[in-house]
Amino acid sequence: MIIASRESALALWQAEHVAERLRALYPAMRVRILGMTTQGDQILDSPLSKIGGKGLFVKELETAMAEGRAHIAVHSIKDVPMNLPEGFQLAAIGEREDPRDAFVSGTYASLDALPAGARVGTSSLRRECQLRARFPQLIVEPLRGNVQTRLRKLDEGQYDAIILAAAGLKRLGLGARIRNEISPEQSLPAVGQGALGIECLAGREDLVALLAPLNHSATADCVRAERAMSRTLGGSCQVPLGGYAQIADGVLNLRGFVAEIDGSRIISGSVSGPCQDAERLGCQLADQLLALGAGAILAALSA
Ligand SMILES: NCc1[nH]cc(CCC(=O)O)c1CC(=O)O
Repeated sequence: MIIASRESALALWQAEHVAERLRALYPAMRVRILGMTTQGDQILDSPLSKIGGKGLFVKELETAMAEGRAHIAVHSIKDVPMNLPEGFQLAAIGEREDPRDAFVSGTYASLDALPAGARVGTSSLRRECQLRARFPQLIVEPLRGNVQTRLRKLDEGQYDAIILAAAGLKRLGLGARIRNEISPEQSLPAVGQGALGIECLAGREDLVALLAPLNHSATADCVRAERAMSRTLGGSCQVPLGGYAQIADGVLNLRGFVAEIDGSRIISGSVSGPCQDAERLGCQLADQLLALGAGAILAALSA
């Protein structure tokens, strides 16, 4: 089994995690990781929202599968476009790590402790608009690169604080850098944040069966709902949008929002229903947000 992966420390951790699970499940299977650099890793001087977004992190991995150089690809599902290219499918969704955003700073204990004019690093439009809405006195500045690069830029003093996904830091053993996790009420996570996606060629039902033990059905239902919402809204990195589902007692609750980048307007809503209706719930919430005026925001962004 050859697993295609980006070469960032987090991507390799995630691929190795899947490799270890497969080795434990199938002792006779030889598993190896094929590390590759993607365009998303190379173009580091522009925000993702300007260079075409998520597809840039997965294309090379898909080419490796199409050419028979790898069987599966392990991704942060957050980085996987809502519509996979023809010929590919998601074979499994792994159990979600902490879905929250994390506040990281050497000097300050929390967002609330930041003085007016403090510089907060993030290149996520979703994080930016939620920050601007709550803390208009802060300065949001672009921050790109892999997790280690972002921490280094903070440590060098380019920012007073940065916001990162808690999941990435925890997986890399850097959880101690987190000053606090930001609640979903204050920063609704990105669609799929904290969950792994395993991709393979369409039609490889043999691989889907092999990977079935790695599929975490509650996470998969949540991620399906979140992605259906984003897909219906035409979601991409260009859109400040968040979506987060949770399941309690068999009932799936999905919250979502679309916003103006400056945080001046946030259109949010939620839906609940049975887990097996995950996709329908996602579409329903998207329709609800569109009815509240999300369409005008989305149209202005794509103009
Ligand atoms: N956009 C990059 C990216 N893709 C996945 C993660 C973190 C892990 C995850 O959300 O699963 C990150 C870093 C971040 O947002 O801080």
